[in-house]
Amino acid sequence: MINSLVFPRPSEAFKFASTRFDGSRKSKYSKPRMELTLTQPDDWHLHLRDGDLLQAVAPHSAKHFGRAIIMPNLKPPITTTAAAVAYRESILKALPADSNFTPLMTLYLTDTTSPNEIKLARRSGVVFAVKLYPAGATTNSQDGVTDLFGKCLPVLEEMVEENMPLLVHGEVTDPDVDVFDREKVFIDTVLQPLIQRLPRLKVVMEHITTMDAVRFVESGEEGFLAATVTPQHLILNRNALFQGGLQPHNYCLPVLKRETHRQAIVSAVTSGSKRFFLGTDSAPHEKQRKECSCGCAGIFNAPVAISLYAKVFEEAGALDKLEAFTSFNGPDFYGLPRNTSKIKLTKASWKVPDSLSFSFGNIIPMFAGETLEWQPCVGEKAEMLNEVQEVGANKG
Ligand SMILES: NC(=O)N[C@@H](CC(=O)O)C(=O)O
Ligand SMILES: [Zn+2]
Ligand SMILES: [Zn+2]
Repeated sequence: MINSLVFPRPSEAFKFASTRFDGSRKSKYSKPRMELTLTQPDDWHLHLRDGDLLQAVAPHSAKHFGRAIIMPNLKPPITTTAAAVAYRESILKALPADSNFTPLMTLYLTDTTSPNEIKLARRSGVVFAVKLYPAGATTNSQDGVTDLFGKCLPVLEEMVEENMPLLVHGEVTDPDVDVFDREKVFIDTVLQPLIQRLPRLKVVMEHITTMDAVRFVESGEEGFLAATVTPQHLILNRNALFQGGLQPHNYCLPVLKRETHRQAIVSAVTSGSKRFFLGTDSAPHEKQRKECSCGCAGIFNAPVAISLYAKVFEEAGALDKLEAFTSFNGPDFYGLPRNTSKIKLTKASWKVPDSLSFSFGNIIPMFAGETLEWQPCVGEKAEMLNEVQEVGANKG
C-alpha cells in the first residue's frame, strides 16, 4: 500500500518512475522506497587530470554523467587545440570499454593565446569552451591570464565571432583582497566591465560561491551569462573547514563561504532558473597532497555528486526542478542536444568509501565514510560502491 508518500511538488517535468513499498514488514524502518529517474546528467565543470590519476578517476564520472566539460589546468596546461585533441584521446582510453561518456574539451587561456587558435578550436569539433584562470588564482593557474583587457581582447572578440563560451574562475588574485571577498571583487572589477564591453560573449561563471554571484548571474542576459554550481557550495558552509579541527578535504577554491551565501545559492538553483547548471568541480588530489603542511585546493566529489544534488533539491522541496539543473540547462546553454538516456536514483542509504586506493596512493572522496541517501543505480542494479547498506525496508 502506498499511502504515506508525500512527493514534494510533483510536476510533469519530474516523475517518479516507480515507487515500491515492502508492505510485508511493519517496523519503524519500513519506508516507501522512492526512485527517481532523470535524463542522464552532464558535468559542466570537471577535472580529470592525466596519467595515473586520470585512469583512477575517469570511470567515476563516466558512471553517472553523459558528457563533461574537461578543465585544461594540467601541467603543462592545454593551451592548443592539438593538445586538447591528444588529451581527449587519453581520456577516451581511460574509460571502461562499454562507456559512452563524451569529454568536451576546453582550452586554457593565456596572455599569448592567438585568435587563430580559437578558429582552430571551433573547427576541431571537440573543443567547446575556453577557460580563464586569473594567474595565481587556483591549482595550476600560474600560466593563466595576467591582464585580461590588456592582453586578451582580440581573442575574446574572436570567441564572440565563433560563439565560443568563456568559462571563468572568478576570483581576483590581489593579495590585499580578503580571500572571502575575491569573487565579489572579481565580478565588480572584471566580469561586469567584460560583459559591458562584449555583451555577445557567452560567459559561464564557474563554481559560484556567493549571493553576489547569484545576483550578478540573475541580472545578466539569459543565454549569455550562466553559472555552474558544485555540490560542496550547496551543502557546506565555511564552518566545514574547521569542524573539530582543520578539514583539508573540504578545502577547495573558491573557498567555502558563510551560511547566508550557501542559502542564496540553494535558492537560485532550486528556483528553476535556466541560468544555473550542474558542474561538480570534482578535483582529485592524492591524499598526501591534501593532508600536508600546504594542502592543495580541490574536492574529489565525482562518486557522490549526483546523490548530493538530489539531497539539496529534496531538502528544498524542489525535486521537480532537479532534472533541469542536472540535465537540461547545461546543454541548452551550450547549444548541444540533451541526453536521451536515463539514470536512476533510489532513496536508499549507502556508505561513501573511506578512501579509494590505487597503485600510486589514495584519494579521499567528499563525505568519505558517511552515509548518503539517493543511491545512484547503473542500469537496473543499485550501484555497489562499498558496503552499501540498506537501512530501509529490509531491516528489522
Ligand atoms: N577547485 C579547486 O579547488 N581546485 C581545482 C581548480 C579550480 O577549479 O579552481 C583543481 O584543479 O584542483
Ligand atoms: Zn576554479
Ligand atoms: Zn575546477
